[in-house]
Amino acid sequence: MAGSEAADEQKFCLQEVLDTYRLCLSPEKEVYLEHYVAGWRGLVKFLNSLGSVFGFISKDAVTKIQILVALLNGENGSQYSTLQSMVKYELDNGLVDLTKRGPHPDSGCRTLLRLHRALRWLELFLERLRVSTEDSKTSALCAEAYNESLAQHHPWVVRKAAGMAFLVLPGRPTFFEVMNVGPPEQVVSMLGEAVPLISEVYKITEELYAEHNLLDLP
Ligand SMILES: CCCCCCCCCCCCC/C=C/[C@@H](O)[C@H](COP(=O)(O)O)NC(=O)CCCCCCCCCCCCCCC
Repeated sequence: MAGSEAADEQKFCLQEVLDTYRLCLSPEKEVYLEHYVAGWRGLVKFLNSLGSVFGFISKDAVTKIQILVALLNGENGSQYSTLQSMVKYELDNGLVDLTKRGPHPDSGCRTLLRLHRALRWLELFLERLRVSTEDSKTSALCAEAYNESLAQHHPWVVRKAAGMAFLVLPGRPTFFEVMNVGPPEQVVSMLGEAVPLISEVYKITEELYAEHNLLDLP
């Protein structure tokens, strides 16, 4: 019994991720860190269910999630309730390495920036999946989305490794099945709900970071 419950807990479900993005924004359009992180947790589950080839990607995501969770649960956790409060708190207290790596290699701001860049990849990829046809290749959709976004922030070796991992992505039917939503039409319709939400969270974060000159944090 416990075993199957644990397995359920591991199982990815697109609905669950959609729900976390719904919860992400406050009425004043602030981004709640708790839900932002929960969204990534759900996505990592998906990645893990695709196999160990993606381990190096999910490992990096998990490390970053853990850094943020530790800040959220730490003694100054209340300062981390939203991205807006995190940015203010870390900048006001000199807790961010702004131009080169220094005493704060794991600031919330730089850690979240890495995930934020990956969120743009996700937005582009899910939108491509949404409008894809039965014979579309997920590996090609994924690579296009990556080249337009994250790749620009990655050195050659990482791009190479990512490109190789994309090649073994399952085809569209399996991919849709792993999402645990139901028939393809339902997946497409849920993607239609998810993409605008992700896109809004991305946009708000991008503007916040731009306003504070944080888009190139080392
Ligand atoms: C479904 C296919 C999944 C493909 C994932 C595409 C993203 C490829 C990213 C490759 C990252 C390689 C790992 C290393 C990254 C770091 O060097 C690099 C820089 O960090 P640093 O400044 O601390 O050194 N890190 C990053 O850019 C952060 C990467 C975070 C990637 C998270 C990816 C989660 C993917 C979730 C897939 C969900 C699919 C959803 C379908 C419903």
